[in-house]
Amino acid sequence: MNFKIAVLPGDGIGPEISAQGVDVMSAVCERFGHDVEYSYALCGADAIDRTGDPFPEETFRTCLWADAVLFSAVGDPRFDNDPTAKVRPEQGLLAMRKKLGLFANIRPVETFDCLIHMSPLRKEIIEGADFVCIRELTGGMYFGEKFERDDRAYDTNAYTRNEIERILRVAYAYAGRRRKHLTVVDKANVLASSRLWRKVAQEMAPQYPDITTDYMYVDNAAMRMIQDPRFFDVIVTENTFGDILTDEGSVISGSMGLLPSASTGEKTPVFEPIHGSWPQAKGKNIANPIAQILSVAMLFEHFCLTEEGAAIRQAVNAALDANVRTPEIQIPDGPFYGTREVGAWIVDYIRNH
Ligand SMILES: NC(=O)c1ccc[n+]([C@@H]2O[C@H](COP(=O)([O-])OP(=O)(O)OC[C@H]3O[C@@H](n4cnc5c(N)ncnc54)[C@H](O)[C@@H]3O)[C@@H](O)[C@H]2O)c1
Ligand SMILES: CC(C)[C@H](C(=O)O)[C@@H](O)C(=O)O
Ligand SMILES: [Mg+2]
Repeated sequence: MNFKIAVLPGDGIGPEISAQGVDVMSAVCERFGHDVEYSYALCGADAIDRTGDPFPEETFRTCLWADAVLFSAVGDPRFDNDPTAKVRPEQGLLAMRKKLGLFANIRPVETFDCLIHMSPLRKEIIEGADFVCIRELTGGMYFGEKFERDDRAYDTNAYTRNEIERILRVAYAYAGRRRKHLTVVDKANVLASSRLWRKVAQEMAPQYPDITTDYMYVDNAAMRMIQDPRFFDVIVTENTFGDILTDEGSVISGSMGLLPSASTGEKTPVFEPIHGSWPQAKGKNIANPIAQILSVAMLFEHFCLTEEGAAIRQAVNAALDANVRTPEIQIPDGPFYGTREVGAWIVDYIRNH
């Protein structure tokens, strides 16, 4: 294949992990005989500083030109600590998702055998946990009507039947390819929008007789996820709940720096870690690049290039097994491997296996 990739490094640790993702992409393309062309574009605080816009028109055009976007992270303490700021880096990420129609965010949560003992959760609870959260990404509170004035503010959690149906179809397709168990997570005991989710899901469930559909309130799901994560196969949920539950899910895997995602829908798909720009780690060469690197694996798999994806996954597993890990998952008194060293080791492995 001849890949055209838009690279959006963003802010904080973004550029450091982005570089590792690009190197892995190039190594896989070289090994499997694909051509790849990159075009870099601005997003987030970096884009605000240079253009005043967190998602400039030129960045949008670059995304449309590309077959896939490799996105890293946006966000900056200057804005985090200023609730009055009118333009914010995160608006760039949201504009990208909305303008590209990326309504389905696929967030797999898996364990790595060699990291199981490092989780604050007991081994017998998390061993074998393997689920995927299908997060609706272009609706709900993130995009509903907002109001902010003086001492009153609100966000509207609006969903339409169409928005719910299309994300449920994605979720059922995943459940069909996996262990055939779909959990619809909502707050239907309180929220009108959740009641629409549950109604639509109940209407659709009979169309998928081989799949078990169950319904769970989000508060219960938050508990169940760390009490009994193996219960879950596919979770489908609205934008806000999916955001929160997947950060929680990262504790099962062992680090925020391990969870990739794919955002898909109408236009160019985006492959992005679930974590943020971790500003405190910027420039320190300590951010784990694996979430970004596994996002590249998801990119190849999106194009049905499963061997390419598997080569990346094998290299990541080998690095973790060999203790080639960034500090947050390194064993006590283990060697130091930074963002660059972990990335380079994985690239070498891909080249030589
Ligand atoms: N997709 C995105 O671009 C995205 C996602 C979440 C947060 N943000 C933004 O990022 C900024 C910081 O937010 P935050 O501190 O709440 O979340 P964060 O995900 O940036 O960091 C939270 C914690 O997760 C861990 N972590 C994150 N990335 C890691 C990595 N690669 N390797 C190892 N550990 C890692 C660190 O312990 C860190 O303290 C904010 O501006 C926020 O808006 C952006
Ligand atoms: C930065 C923010 C807008 C974003 C979200 O909430 O979607 C992030 O937390 C994520 O999970 O990708
Ligand atoms: Mg998040």
